[in-house]
Amino acid sequence: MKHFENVIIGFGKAGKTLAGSLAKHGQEVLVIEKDAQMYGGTCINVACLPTKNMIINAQRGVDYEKSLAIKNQLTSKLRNANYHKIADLDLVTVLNATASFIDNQTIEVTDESGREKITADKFFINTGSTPIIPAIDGIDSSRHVYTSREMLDADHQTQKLTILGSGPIGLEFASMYQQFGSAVTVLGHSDRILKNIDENIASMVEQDLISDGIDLKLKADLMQVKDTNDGVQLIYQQNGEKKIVDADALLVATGRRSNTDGLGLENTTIKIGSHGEILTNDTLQTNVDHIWALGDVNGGPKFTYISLDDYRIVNNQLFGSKNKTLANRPVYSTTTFLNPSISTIGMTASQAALSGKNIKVLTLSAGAIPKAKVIGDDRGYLQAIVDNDSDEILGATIYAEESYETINLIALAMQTHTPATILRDQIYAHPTMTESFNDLFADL
Ligand SMILES: Cc1cc2nc3c(=O)[nH]c(=O)nc-3n(C[C@H](O)[C@H](O)[C@H](O)COP(=O)(O)OP(=O)(O)OC[C@H]3O[C@@H](n4cnc5c(N)ncnc54)[C@H](O)[C@@H]3O)c2cc1C
Ligand SMILES: NC(=O)c1ccc[n+]([C@@H]2O[C@H](COP(=O)([O-])OP(=O)(O)OC[C@H]3O[C@@H](n4cnc5c(N)ncnc54)[C@H](O)[C@@H]3O)[C@@H](O)[C@H]2O)c1
Repeated sequence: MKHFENVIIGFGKAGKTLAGSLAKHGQEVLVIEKDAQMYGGTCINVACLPTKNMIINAQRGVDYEKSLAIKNQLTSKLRNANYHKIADLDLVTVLNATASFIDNQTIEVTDESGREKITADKFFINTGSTPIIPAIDGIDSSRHVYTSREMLDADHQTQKLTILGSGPIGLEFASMYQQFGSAVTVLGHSDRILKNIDENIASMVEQDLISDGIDLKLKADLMQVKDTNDGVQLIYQQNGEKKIVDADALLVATGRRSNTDGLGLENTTIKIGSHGEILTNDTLQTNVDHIWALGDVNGGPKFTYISLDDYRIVNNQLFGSKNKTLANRPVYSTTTFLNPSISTIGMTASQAALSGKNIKVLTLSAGAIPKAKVIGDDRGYLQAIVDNDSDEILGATIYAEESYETINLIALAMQTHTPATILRDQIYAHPTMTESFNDLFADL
């Protein structure tokens, strides 16, 4: 039986970064990845980078087929570079096989050539997440139902697309397909989109999606999926009424769950939470001392930068000062890449109002920002919540062009307890979206 100092299961963001660090510290590592098309993980192959590349090309007016080719070229290059960055290290072995625990100390790896048992001093689980497919009549047997991964690989543009779910995946695909010129319907079962922002801003985004031509149907419950000769018929209920929408395809974007499928956790004593996530302590160690869980699989926020921060926590425990934990994770923002993008961090105005703090809510229309006019899209709204006693920023939502960049400056100010008055008085390059902070914070 082969033995390694370290085994990493899954070539995701946390896993690949940790593999590099372990090797740098003179330790041997086996990285096991079950899918050779996934070297480098979900983000670079089938999620963040390919979706944003397709979204940008759709916005630039590049047609679907050309955008698909550009995307495939990009992911192929990234996958190759990611593979070699790790596999070429002297102390690292990359194995293309599926790993499954047979007890707390041993895994079995399976590939076309057979099965092999492997033991290790330490195991790091980085197996990501997988789409949740709701139990809806006909959804499993339909030939026209897709997940985001399959949709991103579709050879031809779906002309009439219905999307189930109005979270980030659903809305980003809706915006992308609408810009490619498809007819897009979104069925969402809640009464509003984007629960992590204030209702007034969510409703502005809804209005903009609708005015772009997206048919946004909220409070809609999909009851049945029926294949037709050339597509799919979707029977749903809205306001107590039974309705039908026809489409060429249905994209299911109703959330993701920790991916522990086939991992053999039932053969171990590793504890699992109520949503199937691997439970860990504040330093991402499971209840089995020599096994850690990093990234989406541990049930934390499902973002690439959080997987990277999970790596930082484990790395700091292994080789650093041991003071980095989930409890002292820096504040972080989230962006949904719509047109314009919407980014948010910290408290919403309604959360701040309930916090008992002495707050001020500052707002600015994106139409007042010269750079928005230069870009040619001045839709949107900026809102910041500031603590009146300290002038510190408690939260912000930026619905405007380039918000995915400007929000990072707010994050830095929040993390370093920099008062908003500094952002108000800063001299910014012109014309930039960031200079809007001169005006947003002017009333302090
Ligand atoms: C469509 C989409 C768009 C997204 N956009 C963004 C975005 O813009 N920004 C952002 O920050 N986040 C985004 N995310 C979320 C982000 O992609 C994930 O949070 C992140 O990729 C998770 O990384 P990870 O390190 O947990 O593991 P992953 O990168 O998911 O890696 C897990 C790997 O483990 C492998 N594996 C699984 N089981 C086994 C096994 N038993 N044996 C061997 N290998 C195994 C898998 O094949 C996979 O390669 C998006 C997600 C999706 C689906
Ligand atoms: N830009 C980004 O950073 C980005 C982009 C895409 C995905 N992601 C990550 O991937 C995760 C998964 O994304 P997601 O959009 O699939 O999940 P999500 O959980 O964020 O949203 C799913 C949406 O589907 C709705 N829903 C659930 N069941 C439904 C049903 N039966 N019918 C209709 N609607 C239903 C939910 O109410 C929710 O609004 C995100 O939470 C995020 O962490 C990030």
